[in-house]
Amino acid sequence: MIIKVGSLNPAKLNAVKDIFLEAEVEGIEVESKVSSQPFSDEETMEGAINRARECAQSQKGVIGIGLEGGVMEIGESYFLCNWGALVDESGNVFTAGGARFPLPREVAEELQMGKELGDIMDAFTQQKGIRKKEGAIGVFTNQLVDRKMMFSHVVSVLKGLYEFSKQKEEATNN
Ligand SMILES: O=P(O)(O)OP(=O)(O)OP(=O)(O)OC[C@H]1O[C@@H](n2cnc3c(O)ncnc32)[C@H](O)[C@@H]1O
Ligand SMILES: [Mg+2]
Repeated sequence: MIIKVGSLNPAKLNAVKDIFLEAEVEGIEVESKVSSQPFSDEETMEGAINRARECAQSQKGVIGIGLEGGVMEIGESYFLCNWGALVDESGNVFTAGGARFPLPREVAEELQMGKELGDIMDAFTQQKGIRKKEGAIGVFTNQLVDRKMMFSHVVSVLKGLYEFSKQKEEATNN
């Protein structure tokens, strides 16, 4: 099984490798075709699907996976949201969402000013490339849940949805 992941971010690639142990996993650069900082569940999910589609179409017989981070509003708060999509060899699309949590007010204010969360987190932690390491979720959960773990959960759900559909298809064919 060959899986193309629509990102070169190690937090995303390693999440897929951890769940699809038996697969050959490769990251490729693709377009999310949404803004670099998505601002709703819909936009974030669309970014994940666009990435997965482009990956699946890049080579015959491969599975495409797209993972996208964004923010969405509930009441007065911005929540970090995460979406994943898997497009199988036949073009079927599976989607799954990940953990959400409210971002602190000072982070939300910077988002409103038009800054990207990745840049805000680097300034906040005085480190470079937080998005490729523990991510905002790692920082604000005191490192209990990092970005790779969070995306691994999304990828597990995608894998399960894909396997369930395969099984149903086989049962119908027999
Ligand atoms: O290279 P790609 O695959 O695009 O990886 P990315 O880190 O940019 O991730 P996304 O495009 O999916 O995320 C959209 C934006 O939200 C930021 N972001 C999302 N989740 C984050 C997290 O947990 N920590 C830091 N930044 C995050 C990210 O830096 C982008 O500015
Ligand atoms: Mg990005």
